[in-house]
Amino acid sequence: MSLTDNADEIVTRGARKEADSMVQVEGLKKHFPIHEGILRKRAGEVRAVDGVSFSIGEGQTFGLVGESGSGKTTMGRAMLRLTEPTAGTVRIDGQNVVDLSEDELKRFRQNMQIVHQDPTSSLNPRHRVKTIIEAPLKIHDYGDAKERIERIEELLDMVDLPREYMYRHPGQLSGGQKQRVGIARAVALNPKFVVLDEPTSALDVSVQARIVNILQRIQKEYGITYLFITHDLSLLRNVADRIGVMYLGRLVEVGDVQSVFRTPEHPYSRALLSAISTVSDADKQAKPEQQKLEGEIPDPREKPSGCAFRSRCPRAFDACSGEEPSMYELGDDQEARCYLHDDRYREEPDW
Ligand SMILES: Nc1ncnc2c1ncn2[C@@H]1O[C@H](COP(=O)(O)OP(=O)(O)OP(=O)(O)O)[C@@H](O)[C@H]1O
Repeated sequence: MSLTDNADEIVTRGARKEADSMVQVEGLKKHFPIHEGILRKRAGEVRAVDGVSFSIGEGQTFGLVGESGSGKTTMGRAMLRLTEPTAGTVRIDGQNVVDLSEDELKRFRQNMQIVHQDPTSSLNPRHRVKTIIEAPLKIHDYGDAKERIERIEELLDMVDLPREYMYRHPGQLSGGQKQRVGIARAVALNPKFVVLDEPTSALDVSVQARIVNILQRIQKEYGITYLFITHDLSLLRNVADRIGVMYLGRLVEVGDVQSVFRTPEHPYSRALLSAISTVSDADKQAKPEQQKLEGEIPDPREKPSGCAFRSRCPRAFDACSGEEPSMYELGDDQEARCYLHDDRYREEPDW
C-alpha cells in the first residue's frame, strides 16, 4: 500500500498501467454554472464531474456506477463532447477529443457513439427504422444507396431484428426492439468506443438480459470499447472488466471487477454492494460485514469538505473532514480514495 498524494504520480502510473488503452481520461471536469434571480446572476456552480482520471483497455468494458446525481451521465457526455468539458483531456485511440475543432469533431464522431437510456425519446417517431440507422451512414458518406441498405440489413441481423423492420416506425416496436435500433445506429460506422448510458434501465427486466447479450456479442465481434454507465452494480458483475465507483463528481474506487466485488475498499463501494442481493458467497467471503447506505446523496452545491462521503460514512473519523484523501493503490489493479488505507491511521477500527 502506498500513498499517492501527487497528481502527476497518479497520471504517470495510470498511463504506464494502461499503455495499450483505447480510452484515457485525465483530470476531466464539467462544472455547470447556476444562475438565480430575474437577472439570472451567476450564483455558484454544480461540479458534476470534478477531476476524473481512468482508462479503458481496447475491447474492454469499464463499468461506471454510482447513485443518481453522482455525475455518470455528465461524464459520458463530456467524454464524447456532447457537453463541453470544463477541463481535462479525453484520448480516444490516441486522439485528444477535447482539442478537436468543430469540423474535426464531426468527422471523429464515427469513432465514438452513445446508446441512450430511453430508446423512445432517442428515436425520432416520424422516421422509419431505415432512416434512423441510415442517418450516421449518410453523414459520414458511407457508400451508395444500395451499399447503405446492405449495411442496414447487416446491422438489423446483428441486433436480431427482422430485416423488414427497417420499414417500421419506432411506435410499432417494443421498448427492447427500439433499444436494438438504438444499438444498430450507434455501431453503424464500426466505432472504436461506445458510451452505454443505462442502456437497459428503461426496459422490462425480461428483455434486459437480451440487450446485454447483444451488446456483448457485438463487442466481441468488433472489439469495441465500452463505458457502461449504470446505477445497478449487480449488472456489472458479468459485463465489466473494470469498475469505477463515482460519488459527487469524483471516482472513489477503481479496480478490476473481481477485486472490487470481492474486497470493496471504499465504504461507499461496500455500501452499494451490500444493497444488492446477487453478490455470490465467494464475493462476500473476504469482507463478510455488511454496511447499509444511509441518507441521501448531498446536494452537489453543498458538497462536504474533505472526503465528500464522510457525511454518510459509518467509518468517518477526524482526518476525513480535513484534506480530501488521495487514491491509495491497493493491489495490481485496485485503488480507493479513503484514509482507512493510510498507514498514518492504521490504529483506526479495522474494517
Ligand atoms: N445541464 C445541467 N445544468 C446544471 N446541472 C446539471 C446539468 N446536468 C446535470 N446537472 C447536475 O449534475 C449532477 C450530476 O448529474 P448526472 O445526470 O450526470 O448524474 P447521474 O449520476 O448520471 O444521475 P442519473 O443516474 O440520475 O442520471 C446533478 O447534480 C445534476 O443535477
